[in-house]
Amino acid sequence: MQVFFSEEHRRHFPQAELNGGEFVTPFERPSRVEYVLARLNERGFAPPVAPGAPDMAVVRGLHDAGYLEFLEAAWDEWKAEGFAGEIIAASFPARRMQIARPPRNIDGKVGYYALASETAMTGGTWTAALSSVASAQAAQRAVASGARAAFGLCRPPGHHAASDMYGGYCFINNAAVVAQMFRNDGADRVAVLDIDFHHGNGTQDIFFDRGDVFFASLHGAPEDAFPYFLGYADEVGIGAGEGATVNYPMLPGTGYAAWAEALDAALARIKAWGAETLVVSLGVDAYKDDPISFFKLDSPDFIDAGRRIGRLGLPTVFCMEGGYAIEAVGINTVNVLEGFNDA
Ligand SMILES: NCCCNCCCCCC(O)(O)C(F)(F)F
Ligand SMILES: [Zn+2]
Repeated sequence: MQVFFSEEHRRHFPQAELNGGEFVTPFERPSRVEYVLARLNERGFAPPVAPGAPDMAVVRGLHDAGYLEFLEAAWDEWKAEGFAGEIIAASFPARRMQIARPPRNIDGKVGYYALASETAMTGGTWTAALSSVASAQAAQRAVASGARAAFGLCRPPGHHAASDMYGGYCFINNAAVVAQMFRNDGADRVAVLDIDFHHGNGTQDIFFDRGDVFFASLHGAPEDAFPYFLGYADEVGIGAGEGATVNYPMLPGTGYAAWAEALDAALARIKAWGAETLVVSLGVDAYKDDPISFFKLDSPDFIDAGRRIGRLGLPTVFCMEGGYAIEAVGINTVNVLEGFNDA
C-alpha cells in the first residue's frame, strides 16, 4: 500500500491549544506523523511519496469561496489588526444572530468561520492544509489508477471541516475531496467510513443532501464528545441524501466488542447501498489511552478493524485523521493498514 505524505505539514504547529481554560501544547502536533512514519518504515512499507501541488478545482468545488479566501488571508489580516498571538476564535454567531454574512473585521470573520476555539491558526496553516489535501489527492489517484488501496498521511486532519467551517484541528476536508474525486472519475456511488473517535461533522454536512456519497460514522456520543452538536443517530440525510448518512454514537467506556458491532453494521450498510469505492477517515483516537477520547480499543483491535474493512473488497483510500496517544499512534494506524492488507 503506497503512502503519500508531505513534510510541509510542519508549517502548521501552533504553540497553544485552549484546553480546560488553559493554553496547552496542541494534541494535534507534528510528532504524531513522525511516529506513524517510523512505524510504516519498521513494518516494511515503501517510503512515502511526496504529493505534487493540490488540485484546487475539486477543493473549490466542495468548500465555499469566501471560506477559502478567509483561510488564505487570515494570518496577514490578523497581524494587520495588530494582534500579537496566534489566530483563535473568540466571538461566534450564536443562536438567533446573523449567520448569512461574515463581518468585515478579522476577529469577527474568524469566529464566523470557526466551529470551536481549540484550533489555533498560524502563518503556515494554509500551506500545511494544502499539502495535506494534496497527499489525500495523490492517494486517490493511485487507487483510481488501479491500486487496491493507498494511504494519505494527512496532517492537518480534515473531517471536521465543513464547506465553510474550520475547527477540531481541521481546515480542508481531505476525505470529502477524495470522495468527490472518485465521483469525478465516474464512480456513481462512493462511501466514506469515519472511524475516528470524533464525529465527522464536516464530511456529513458536505454530503448530507446528496445521494451519491454515503457517510457512516462511529464516534463518541454527541451528548458527551466533541463536536457535540452533530452525530446523533437520527441524522440520516435529507432530500436526495435521505438514507445516505448513518451515525453510530457510542457511550464513554465503549470497548471493541460493541465498537466492532457498529463497524460491521456500518460496513453492511455501505455494501447494501452499493458503494463502488471507499474512503476511510482513519483516526485512531478510539484507543484506550487516548488523552482526549473515551473508547477502550486496544492496539490489536485496530488490526481486526482493518481486516473487517478490507473484507468489503472495495478500492479504498485511507485519510489520516486523529489519534493523540503519541507513542501508540503509529502502531494503531499501521495496524489498521496491515489488517486491511491481510484481508
Ligand atoms: N481540548 C479537549 C477537547 C478537544 N476538542 C477538539 C477535539 C478535536 C478532535 C479532532 C479529530 O481527532 O477528530 C481529528 F480527526 F479531526 F483530528
Ligand atoms: Zn478524533
